[in-house]
Amino acid sequence: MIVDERMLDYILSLDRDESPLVRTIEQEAVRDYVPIIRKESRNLLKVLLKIKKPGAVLEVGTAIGFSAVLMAECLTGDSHITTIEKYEKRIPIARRNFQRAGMEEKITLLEGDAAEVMKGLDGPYDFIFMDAAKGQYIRFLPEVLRLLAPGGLLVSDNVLQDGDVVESRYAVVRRNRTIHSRMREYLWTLKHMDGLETMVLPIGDGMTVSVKE
Ligand SMILES: C[S@@+](CC[C@H](N)C(=O)[O-])C[C@H]1O[C@@H](n2cnc3c(N)ncnc32)[C@H](O)[C@@H]1O
Ligand SMILES: [Mg+2]
Repeated sequence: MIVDERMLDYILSLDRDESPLVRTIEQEAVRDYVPIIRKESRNLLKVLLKIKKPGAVLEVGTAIGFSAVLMAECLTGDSHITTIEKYEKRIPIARRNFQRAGMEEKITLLEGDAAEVMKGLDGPYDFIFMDAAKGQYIRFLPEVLRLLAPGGLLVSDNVLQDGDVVESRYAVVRRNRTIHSRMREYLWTLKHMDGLETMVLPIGDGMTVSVKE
């Protein structure tokens, strides 16, 4: 059975409220047109984090730190999040949000292009959340897989998002209505890679969960 919009509204209405700070950051992201993880995808992320209980988390694509704070709230003990962002305007806002959350110790923000930054990391990470520029996931994959611990989870967001940009004027972006061509390549690669088991989930605009054997 296909989940239609009314059913999705009902499912989301069952959710408990998120923390006041998470709600505030969400409102600020919406106000400033900052893309953040969709509500229905957040649930999966939270459940996976609570099952996996990762010691080390890596996020590719911080934006203003919404998902990093959300994830940090799911972690216990000494676990730590490293998150990477290259957009200079968003970095100070993310840092401020980590301060507001009292999580400057728990979350480390690394600045720069993720492909370059990851080359300087050793890992291993038990949990990697991929949520940067959709056309670049395939470029990030070799480093991401190097950094992922055996038994580690790779969660990738927005993998079924509408396709390539065919027209872009100011804030109006028109995309063709098939899955992004680089994302098709990414999905195919995940599905056919030895030592990786991947499930594609039609949640939000698509998520994958991969486990490294
Ligand atoms: C969808 S937003 C991240 C949302 C965030 N994870 C959340 O849910 O709150 C994607 C972010 O990735 C950043 N980004 C895109 N390409 C990047 C790259 N090559 N290296 C680092 N950051 C990148 C963008 O600047 C943007 O802020
Ligand atoms: Mg996303």
